[in-house]
Amino acid sequence: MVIEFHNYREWTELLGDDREWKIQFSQHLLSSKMIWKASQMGSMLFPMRYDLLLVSSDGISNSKLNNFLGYVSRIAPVNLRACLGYSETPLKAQEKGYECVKKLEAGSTQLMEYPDSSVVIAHFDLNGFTSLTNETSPYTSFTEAQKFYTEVLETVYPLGGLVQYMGGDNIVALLSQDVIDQVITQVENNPRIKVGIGIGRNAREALRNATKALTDIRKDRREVWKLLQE
Ligand SMILES: Nc1nc2c(ncn2[C@@H]2O[C@H](COP(=O)(O)OP(=O)(O)OP(=O)(O)O)[C@@H](O)[C@H]2O)c(=O)[nH]1
Repeated sequence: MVIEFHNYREWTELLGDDREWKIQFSQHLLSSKMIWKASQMGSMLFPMRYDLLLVSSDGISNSKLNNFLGYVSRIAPVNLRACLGYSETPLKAQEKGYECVKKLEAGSTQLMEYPDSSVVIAHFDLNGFTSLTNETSPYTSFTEAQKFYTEVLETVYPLGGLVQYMGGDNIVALLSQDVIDQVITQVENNPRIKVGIGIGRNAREALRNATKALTDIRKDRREVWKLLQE
C-alpha cells in the first residue's frame, strides 16, 4: 500500500525558517506511531522519505488496512491519499499503487481486493560492524553502513525488491519469492555480509523469521545465509 501525505511540502513551508527540527520531530513521532500500528495488524512500515510511505499489505485484510489509514489520517498534519498496488514484485506493486494515488482527490483512499502471497523479507548485516566502529569512529562507521545500504539497494533494485535502512548496519529488503536464490548467490559471493531470510503470512511474521535466521547464523558462524519459514 502506498500512502502519500498530500501537499506535505506546503505544510513544511508553513512552519517558517526555523522549521527543520519541527519537521524531524513530527516525522519521527508519526513514524513511531505508524510503525507501532502497522505491527499490530501484522504488517511493516517502510517510512522511506516520510511523506510517501509504503506498508506491506499481503496477509492483511482491507478492513485492517482501512482501520490503519483512519488512524494515520487522524494523526497526520495533512490529508492522505492511499492505494493498494498489485504486481509480481514489490517494486512494481508500489509503482502501480502510486499511479492510483496520483489520480485520487486529497483525503481519499482506494483499496481494491487483490490476492495475497507469502511475504519474503531479507535481513542483511555487515560482519564485524562493532569492531569497525571501535577502530574508527561513529561517523566513519556510519558512512560504511550507508555504503552497505547502497550496495544492497543496487543488488535488490534490479530484482524488484524494496530496501529500508533500519539502523546500525541492518538493512531489510522486501522481496518476491522467485528472487531468493539470486539474493543468496550475491551474499555467498560477498565475504563481508550475511543475510537471514524469512517467509511469513504477513510482513511482521516474515521479518521475525528473518531476524531469527540472522541470530541463528551468528550463533555458529558456519553459514552466511539462512532461510526460515514457520
Ligand atoms: N535495527 C536493528 N539494529 C540492530 C539489530 N541488531 C543490532 N543492531 C544495531 O547494529 C549494530 C551492530 O550490531 P551487530 O550487527 O550485531 O554487530 P557486528 O559487530 O556486525 O556483529 P556481527 O553481525 O555478529 O558480526 C548494533 O550496535 C545496533 O546498533 C537489529 O536486529 N535491528
